[in-house]
Amino acid sequence: MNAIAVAEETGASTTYPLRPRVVPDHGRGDVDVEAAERAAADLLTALGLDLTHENLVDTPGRMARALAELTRPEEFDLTTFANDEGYDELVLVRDIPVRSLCEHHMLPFVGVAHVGYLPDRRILGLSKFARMVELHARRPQTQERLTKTVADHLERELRPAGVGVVVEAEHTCMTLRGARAPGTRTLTSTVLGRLREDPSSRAEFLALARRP
Ligand SMILES: Nc1nc2c(ncn2[C@@H]2O[C@H](COP(=O)(O)OP(=O)(O)OP(=O)(O)O)[C@@H](O)[C@H]2O)c(=O)[nH]1
Ligand SMILES: [Zn+2]
Repeated sequence: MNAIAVAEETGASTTYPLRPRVVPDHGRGDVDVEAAERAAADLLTALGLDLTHENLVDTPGRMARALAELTRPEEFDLTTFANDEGYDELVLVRDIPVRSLCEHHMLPFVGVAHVGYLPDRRILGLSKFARMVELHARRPQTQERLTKTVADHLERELRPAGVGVVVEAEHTCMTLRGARAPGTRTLTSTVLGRLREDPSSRAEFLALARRP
């Protein structure tokens, strides 16, 4: 049942848990931290590190737990309220922190997301935009998929008149290594509904979301 259906049954405001498993993705299973620790030890040894050194003894365990933390999304409650006043202008939450791992190198990409929507019958608790970004960021990702899945998920749960997501991030796989292009930032956007179809709404959203 989505937020709209729950609200219609239970009254003006509703809260229900959004579990990571509602997020479509590829190849997720349970995390086996002990197996990850053994694999991290093998990897670090293959890279020439001496894991008997006292400073490195616990490194495989730390590495496994850190990667598990970065790839295991947390459940949260999605709270929506009746849009009693019929508020129909843009709501935009800017500068939501983004921290994720690129699925190609398993190196971090970090930046900000700007998430906006045009309400219809329901409005969303403001903190839930940041939680929604975090839900989709805590997994090996591409920036494009992160941007689109946040927008699609909001559209599905909230049924707004329009939704838009802009993500701006630095990919350490191309700034610290490889192309070594420090200072490059990648911008992606997804706009749906009226924010996509109505040129002035779209322009307003993109102007506000892309303002440095
Ligand atoms: N489209 C997209 N590409 C990404 C993202 N994160 C990393 N990449 C790219 O994935 C590509 C992987 O390319 P490969 O040629 O297989 O990997 P590589 O040999 O390590 O390439 P270099 O990074 O160019 O050294 C690179 O161009 C990365 O910059 C992302 O979020 N979106
Ligand atoms: Zn990468």
